[in-house]
Amino acid sequence: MSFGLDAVTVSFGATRALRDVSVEVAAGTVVAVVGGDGAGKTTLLRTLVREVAPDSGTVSAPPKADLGFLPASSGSWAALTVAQNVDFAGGVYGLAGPELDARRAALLDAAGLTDAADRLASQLSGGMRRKLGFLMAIVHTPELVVLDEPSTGVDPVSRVDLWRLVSETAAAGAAVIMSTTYLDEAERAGHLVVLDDGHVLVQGSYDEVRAAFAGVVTRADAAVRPAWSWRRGRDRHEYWPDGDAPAGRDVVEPDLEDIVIALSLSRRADTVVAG
Ligand SMILES: Nc1ncnc2c1ncn2[C@@H]1O[C@H](COP(=O)(O)OP(=O)(O)OP(=O)(O)O)[C@@H](O)[C@H]1O
Repeated sequence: MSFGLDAVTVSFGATRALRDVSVEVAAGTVVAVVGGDGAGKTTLLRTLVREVAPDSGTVSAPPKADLGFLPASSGSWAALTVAQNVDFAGGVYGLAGPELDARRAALLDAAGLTDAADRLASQLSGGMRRKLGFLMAIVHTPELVVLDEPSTGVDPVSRVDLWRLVSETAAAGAAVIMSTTYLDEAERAGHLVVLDDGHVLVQGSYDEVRAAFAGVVTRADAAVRPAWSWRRGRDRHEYWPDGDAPAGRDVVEPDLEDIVIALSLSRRADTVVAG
């Protein structure tokens, strides 16, 4: 079973948020959507869960009962306890009695939230709250799980927990798509979608994305062409789309962060040239 978008374009007034975007989310896999602010990540996910209607193109998603969505906002109710939040979400999907008890216990255990079951959601750390929101999105074992930045603002230890929960959900058979601003996290997904200004710049496995990357990235204290450079730690990295870096420059093996920035710079330069 697979879900996704085919040639989808979405506009908000004069703003084109998605342009001819096609993405497939297969059962048992995790698709990571990455891109800068305003790239269209949230719009892609909201279109998939049918909160946003496309101008054109086709959306393929299961009915609501088989869909789990964690929105960018918290996804839980501050005035309810952890257990009450899970029960409320389960109740919406018709879970009750011993079935709900067993599901709640298993989910809280997997997320390390058993000891926090009776705490109000308002008293949880940001990371715990995102984990709770995630549990509420998957309580009914949906076929398609859609997560909008599940780990943003979450500390590194909780991020590892969240990533494990996401992987386990896919391993159990769900099709999972998530947006993230953490590129090290995205590198681990089976399939990556890199968005910029509503366009898919590149997609595929991390190996495929690396193999498709043309040009050279160099490292130095200062850039030759500042508009084609970005800071990485103490260095500046610089992109040479045609591979014509000056002799003697230190060439680096680009990681996903380098690739995303380089492709975005390249697309913007093309847009300027094309007027
Ligand atoms: N409801 C809306 N009304 C008007 N414009 C919108 C709406 N939602 C998104 N946009 C615009 O569409 C574009 C894509 O936004 P979107 O939120 O999908 O990007 P994003 O990649 O999720 O960014 P961020 O990480 O900053 O949330 C932006 O230009 C944004 O301003």
